[in-house]
Amino acid sequence: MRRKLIVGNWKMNGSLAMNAELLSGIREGLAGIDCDLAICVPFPYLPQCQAALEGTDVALGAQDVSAHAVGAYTGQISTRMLLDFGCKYVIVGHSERREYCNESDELVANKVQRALAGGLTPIVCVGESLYDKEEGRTAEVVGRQINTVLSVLEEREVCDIVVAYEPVWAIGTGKTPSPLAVEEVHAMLREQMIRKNPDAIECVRILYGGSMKPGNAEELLHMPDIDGGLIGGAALKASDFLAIARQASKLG
Ligand SMILES: O=C(CO)COP(=O)(O)O
Repeated sequence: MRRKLIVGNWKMNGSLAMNAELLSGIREGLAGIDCDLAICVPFPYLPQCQAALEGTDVALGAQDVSAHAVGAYTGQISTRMLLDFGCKYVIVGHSERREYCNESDELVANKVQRALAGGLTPIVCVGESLYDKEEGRTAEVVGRQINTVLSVLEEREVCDIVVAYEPVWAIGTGKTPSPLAVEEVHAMLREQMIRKNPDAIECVRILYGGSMKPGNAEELLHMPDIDGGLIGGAALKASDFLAIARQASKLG
């Protein structure tokens, strides 16, 4: 059975003071939670979050990583630097980076390779735009995004990634696809990964992201191929983040 994983993506939010409150709220509410938990925070706050999460099972992650190992890449952050601050995860290919930073499928694939080589677990984001959805192209777009990543991975590496399906039109909008519609995409994604490595049936977790809240998490997390959530807005409130984690815990 795949263990559920709930990841908070703080995006470009927070301050030292706000984070301190959020982190202590998370720490205080962890009792009884029995799923994997992580938060992916802005780079400057990694040391603060690392210190605040010490002694808990909440893992730390970043929201992007360079495709390069080291050197003259002004403004970029390497896997080595993220490891220095205790990161386990890194989000790669979030739709906000694909859109605002022009990240291509190929660059995303290179970053996934670099993250794996550096010992981090990439959370690989895929998802269709509203236009793609309305044109009936969800499977094509999401299939292309995941296959570009799979094409650069060794068979064994498939088990070292986490995938997040985030329909762009559901992010921050309060709109979510039906659990069955999400399940259909997740099953398709798993099928693609199984083709590369049959173990993906068990070893790869596929998260859903896009307006996941305490009110809709349970019905989504109930689906057989929805292994957790990548949470934006609701991860900025400790009580909401923990409520989602508690629902995941009930489901294994
Ligand atoms: O983009 C997301 C997580 O990466 C989802 O954001 P929201 O939960 O705010 O819709």
